[in-house]
Amino acid sequence: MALYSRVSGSVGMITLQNPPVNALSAAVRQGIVDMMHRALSEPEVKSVVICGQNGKFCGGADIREFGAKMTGPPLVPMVHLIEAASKPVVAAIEGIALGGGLELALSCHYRIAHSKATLGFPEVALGLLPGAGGTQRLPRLIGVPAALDLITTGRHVTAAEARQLGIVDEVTDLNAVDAAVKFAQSVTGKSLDARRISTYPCPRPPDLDAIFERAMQQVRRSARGAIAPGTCVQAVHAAVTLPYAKGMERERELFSLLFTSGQARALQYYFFAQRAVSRWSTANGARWDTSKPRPVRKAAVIGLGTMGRGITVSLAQAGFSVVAVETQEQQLSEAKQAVSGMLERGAKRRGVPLAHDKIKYSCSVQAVADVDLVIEAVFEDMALKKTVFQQLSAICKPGVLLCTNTSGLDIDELASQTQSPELVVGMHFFAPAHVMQLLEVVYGPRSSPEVVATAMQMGKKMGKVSVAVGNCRGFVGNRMLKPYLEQAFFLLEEGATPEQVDQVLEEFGFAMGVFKVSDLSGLDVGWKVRKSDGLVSPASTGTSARIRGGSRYSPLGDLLCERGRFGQKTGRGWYQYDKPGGRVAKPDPWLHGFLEEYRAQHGLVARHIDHQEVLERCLYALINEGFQILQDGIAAGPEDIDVIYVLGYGWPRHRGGPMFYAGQVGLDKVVERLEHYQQIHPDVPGLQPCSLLRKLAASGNPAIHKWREVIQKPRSQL
Ligand SMILES: CCCCCCCC(=O)CC(=O)SCCNC(=O)CCNC(=O)[C@H](O)C(C)(C)COP(=O)(O)OP(=O)(O)OC[C@H]1O[C@@H](n2cnc3c(N)ncnc32)[C@H](O)[C@@H]1OP(=O)(O)O
Ligand SMILES: NC(=O)C1=CN([C@@H]2O[C@H](COP(=O)(O)OP(=O)(O)OC[C@H]3O[C@@H](n4cnc5c(N)ncnc54)[C@H](O)[C@@H]3O)[C@@H](O)[C@H]2O)C=CC1
Repeated sequence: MALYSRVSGSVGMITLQNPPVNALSAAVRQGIVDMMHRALSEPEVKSVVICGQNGKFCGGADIREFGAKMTGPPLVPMVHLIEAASKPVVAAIEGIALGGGLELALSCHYRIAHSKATLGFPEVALGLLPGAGGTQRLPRLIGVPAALDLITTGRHVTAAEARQLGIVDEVTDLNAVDAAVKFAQSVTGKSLDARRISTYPCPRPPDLDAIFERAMQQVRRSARGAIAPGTCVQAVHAAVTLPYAKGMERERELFSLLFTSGQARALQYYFFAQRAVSRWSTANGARWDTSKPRPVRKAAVIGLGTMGRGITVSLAQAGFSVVAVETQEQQLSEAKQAVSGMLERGAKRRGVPLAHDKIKYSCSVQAVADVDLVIEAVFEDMALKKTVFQQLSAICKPGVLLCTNTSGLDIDELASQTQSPELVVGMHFFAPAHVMQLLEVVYGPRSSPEVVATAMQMGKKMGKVSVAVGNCRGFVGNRMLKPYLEQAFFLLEEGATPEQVDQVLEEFGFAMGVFKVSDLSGLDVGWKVRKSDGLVSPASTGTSARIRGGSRYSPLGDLLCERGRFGQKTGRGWYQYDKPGGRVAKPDPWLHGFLEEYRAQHGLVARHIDHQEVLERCLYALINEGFQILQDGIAAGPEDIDVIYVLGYGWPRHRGGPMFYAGQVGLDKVVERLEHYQQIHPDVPGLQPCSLLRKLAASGNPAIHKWREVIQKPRSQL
């Protein structure tokens, strides 16, 4: 709702009230309309201030209402009522003015912002455009290039930048509401003719066509199939080419197109999913709201290779004191140099405070004796990690959390090496650890609730989205990756090429197809894991070469590694590169010949594989594993899996995540297609739909937020 009060006798104050962000719910919109009429009808009131309760102006349309039937006054007539008012209306912007909140502010005649406020049009991230005149007013106010930048990227600007761009009239370090009241009094009685943005002509720079062409190219490059950014460009184009009223009509048309698209639904689901994962629960009943995190001031990182360096940077930037440990002087000095460079680049590019003084380097593990938490990031080798955990358990003070960055080893086995297994959890960061936003917090059967809570909170403080997951081989993300990769290999055996598979996945929206990603990460990484699992056989011919444990296996990746083709680092992998370390993947005729030879050797006849088969076999096998993970209780809900896949594995955000996507496709259809492929390729593992997927499909494809009701039934019933 909105409260009305009279300040200093002549200023009508309208205060938005809808915690937590004063979003424009039906009740708030109704309140604004009613209170505007009241302020305009009271003769003593000479001017109006609009502000938000609890230091937040407005977070925009109430996203919680998007799925429901629209009630209350629409936003567009509301902003027109404000702009057309005969008394000056001043927006007092504290905290945030986002989306519809900024549109509300732009309909006011003046805007006063607190210096700590942020403003922006984040609608594009929700698959929308600013649909209450934002695309028509902003270019009129700040010009086309700046408006295109803000609307197509959704980036938030500080009050200082907003002042520079001309979005706000004044910035204050003092109380913005008091400043707005004073301002409102000072403009009482002044003409408002020049203050109504909708009446401004839209600036037309001479190189207009080139500006729009560039903007379109830019969004095409970055959008990867998302339709909102390009539609935002079209809406701004309407502001330049049409009169205001016609531009508003066009904005409405384009908004409706986006609003009813599956992409907007997926992005809005994802918005709430990302917040839902912080309300974590574990399979043995620990929960976010009953588990208190422990204080952590000082942390240690053991092993300063690729991951340890990024983790050190991330910890220091978040304000933790860090003890960084390597075994040899030489490695330590290389790591020190690399970490310094990363900190400096962070400071230069993102304005993160330099944190060199937060880090102490050491070659001795004894240096961690007084820390509160340790993150181990040594080689992925169980024997080595066990030794390190035994050492840590002996050296660290009592009560210290011992965390491992392992990509998939058994947390419980590591915990059993220590005197306090309840203090052990996985903190699985993603490379590069100082950039990637995802953290899987892996709890073992013995991890204590407060230790899980501490790791979750540490992740948040480091700017990560932390997702709590159970302990199993590969946890959630890497476990689902296995069947996805396997299908891709099988498709090559059956006649596809890496280029064809990658193209299908990139058209779906992945930034890189599976083979390009493998080349980037290094094919030797998976090879080492397969070797230690006893999967890599010296016999590369005969039937046994393609069978492991009774199931079909593709040794293609192993064969490439045997030939020294490790991907980008060696200049050859699934693709060729101009030099070792090269980044531009080119199809490799050698690889095509090699595949032909391989098929001939194994009696495989290449067949035509279409787009649909590539997509369905790769994605549905991954999705099927996701359902198995839910069934096993490794992830608490589909949101956890979706957030992991979007933030850690490049799943296109506008498709919500693999579990949301499965729901959109229809779970019955996913089951039917998996069964279809299973029938045709009975030897291919990973295509048998799991019981939870079957059960959900049979119960009529329920909405994703209802899945938990089925999941929470005893597993024996699945
Ligand atoms: C047919 C209709 C025609 C309508 C035409 C209008 C077209 C439009 O112009 C449409 C819009 O306005 S779309 C909305 C634009 N606004 C946004 O995208 C802001 C989204 N929120 C944020 O960025 C951060 O929450 C924010 C920066 C605000 C705060 O971040 P924090 O990290 O401090 O906190 P969070 O954990 O993210 O959020 C706190 C709680 O607030 C909930 N929330 C945030 N924004 C909301 C919003 N706009 N509507 C409803 N709930 C919202 C958020 O879910 C979280 O809730 P809990 O998880 O329950 O605590
Ligand atoms: N590289 C990646 O993309 C990811 C790796 N991980 C996991 O992170 C861990 C580390 O991986 P990377 O950083 O890639 O390995 P890396 O090989 O780059 O670095 C490992 C570092 O540990 C050091 N080290 C070995 N034994 C040590 C000991 N006893 N004490 C102190 N330092 C020691 C080595 O000198 C080396 O610098 C592994 O468990 C890996 O599975 C997790 C996520 C992603």
